[in-house]
Amino acid sequence: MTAPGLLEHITSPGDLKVLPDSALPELAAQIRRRLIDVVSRTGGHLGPNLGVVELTIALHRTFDAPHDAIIWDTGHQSYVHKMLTGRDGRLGQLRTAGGLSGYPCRTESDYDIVENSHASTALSYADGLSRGFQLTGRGRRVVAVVGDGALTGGMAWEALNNLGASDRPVVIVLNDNGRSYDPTVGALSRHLRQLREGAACSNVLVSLGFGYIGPIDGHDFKALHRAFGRARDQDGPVVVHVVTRKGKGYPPAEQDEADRMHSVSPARTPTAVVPGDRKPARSEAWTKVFGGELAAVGEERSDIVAVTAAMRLPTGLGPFGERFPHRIIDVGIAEQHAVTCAAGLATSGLHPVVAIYSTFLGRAFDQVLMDVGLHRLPVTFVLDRSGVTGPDGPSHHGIWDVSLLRGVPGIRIAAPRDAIRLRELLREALAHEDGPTVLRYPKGDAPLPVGVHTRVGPVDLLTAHRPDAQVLLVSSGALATVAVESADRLASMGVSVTVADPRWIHPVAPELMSLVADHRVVITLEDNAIGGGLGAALSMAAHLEGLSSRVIPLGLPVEFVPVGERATLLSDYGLDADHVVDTVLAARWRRGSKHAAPTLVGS
Ligand SMILES: Cc1ncc(C[n+]2csc(CCOP(=O)(O)OP(=O)(O)O)c2C)c(N)n1
Ligand SMILES: CC(=O)[C@@H](O)[C@H](O)COP(=O)(O)O
Ligand SMILES: [Mg+2]
Repeated sequence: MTAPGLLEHITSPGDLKVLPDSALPELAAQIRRRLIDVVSRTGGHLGPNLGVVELTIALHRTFDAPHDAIIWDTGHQSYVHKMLTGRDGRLGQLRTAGGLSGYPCRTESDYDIVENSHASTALSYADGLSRGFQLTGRGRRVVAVVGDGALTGGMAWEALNNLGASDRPVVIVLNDNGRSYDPTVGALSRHLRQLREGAACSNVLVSLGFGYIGPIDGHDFKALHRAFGRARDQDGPVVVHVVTRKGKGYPPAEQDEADRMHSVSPARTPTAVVPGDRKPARSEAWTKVFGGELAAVGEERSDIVAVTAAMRLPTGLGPFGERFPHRIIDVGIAEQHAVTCAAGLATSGLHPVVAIYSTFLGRAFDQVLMDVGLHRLPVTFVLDRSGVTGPDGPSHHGIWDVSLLRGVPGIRIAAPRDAIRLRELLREALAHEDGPTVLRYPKGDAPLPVGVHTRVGPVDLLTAHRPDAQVLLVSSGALATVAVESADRLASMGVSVTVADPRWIHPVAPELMSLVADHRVVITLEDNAIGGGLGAALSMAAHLEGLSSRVIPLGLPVEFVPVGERATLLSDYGLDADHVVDTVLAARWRRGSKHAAPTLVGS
């Protein structure tokens, strides 16, 4: 008999603390049912959250949040924490604009501290917070929940080095489910397995100065309460090694060989069908196109090796890895190491491909600059999730890569506009041996192919370059579809526009500058922060060349872009045909223009 809804009566950890132990298994069952029901609709991190139901309940019954600071490393496993801190009613709006963030969010709740969804930061926060509480005399405890995957990140060990030498009462809950997406790699994973199995071995955490409690069954409330109670009462830093199952309680997740349903998407829309086509014109996922082409190149060239930071499948390296198991390297969630390891691979005469989400490469900028760029090494970075991604919110949009990477001497950056160009540009990048190359493309499906009118050097003209055209649209990557649509609309108004896709957006090609010089108004479209992207580059080049062309950069502002759907956010920030057309008309008919404004067709 199912007890009346326990979950709906929990509005804070206080309500949780008064429940009898006997009610906890039913509460856990209700939380699991709700997670499966909601997340299968909204999309999100189902597997990780199913794995921390008992852990989260026991944490909030043992510690006194928000007075005690509970930090969730990466934060993707914080849905249960949100359900138990008064936000269960909003779970249906998970990962939607204006809804509930898929990560901790300070504006949502005082119980949330770290919003950044980049892994391996929690222990550094714990070190800083605990030092601050000690210095300011506030007797607040710090609890950091860190996954075994996040513990493969270098920052975690920088923090452990500091925490282990301290006497501060920091509780580290090591949530060990043996996986990131894939099974967690490396010596640490082997060591944790030894600890889980009670092997006779020294404990590296104890050697670093931590108390160690474990291994604990992370789904056994009695064991959890006993362990967390002991940790709470310890003086110095302590690690509670909790062993959990990712996807626990939902067999399709528990048995999911790929990644235990680490991140599930809401139902996908059917493939796009172009009117009049006999067969549906298939749009292809960018990731899949890349993965297939890399495997094909791998057949042709034995010097190609792939490097991933614990995201083999999400970055599309599955096919390459299956075909060439000895030429794929998973370094764990360790992007800095991934890049400099790739520098080593390149120095050995290979051509490494580092496949990584745009937002995560930011963490390894120094390694790109100094370990790859300074040595002009042939490393190709393939940045998936570049530009606005969507439901993962501010710390996942890949909108800084162009601005950061343009500062690396000798680097070349390409932005394919569709699957055909991705295949083409990947091969061009892999053929470039005199320094680093970058390909960047967004999350989701590549647009239907956008054909070439004329190739001018490396630049594709997507429309004719008519002598009377006063306006040049320069689009980066997938925004070519917006540029072409805008040009079509303007043509129907009698405004002729030239559309160019540079393909290689950095450095700026001389042929592109010639096109700029031929047009009075140049509008750039980029899915990147305009502070340092294509628009900024063209503006500066035009100025330095003394051109009279007026460059108007359209792109993302230097802001943290919120949670939302990619198409909606792009439109919100003016990266759609409506705004481009308005911008052209406004710029073209600016004071001093020798042309009368056109009659708007069909207005
Ligand atoms: C710097 C960084 N790299 C990659 C990711 C992508 N990512 C999100 S969760 C995850 C796996 C985390 O594994 P673990 O810490 O063990 O947590 P679990 O999902 O197993 O609970 C990865 C690689 C990230 N968020 N941050
Ligand atoms: C938490 C994290 O960083 C990843 O799991 C991320 O959410 C995956 O993003 P995609 O869903 O776009 O692959
Ligand atoms: Mg894990």
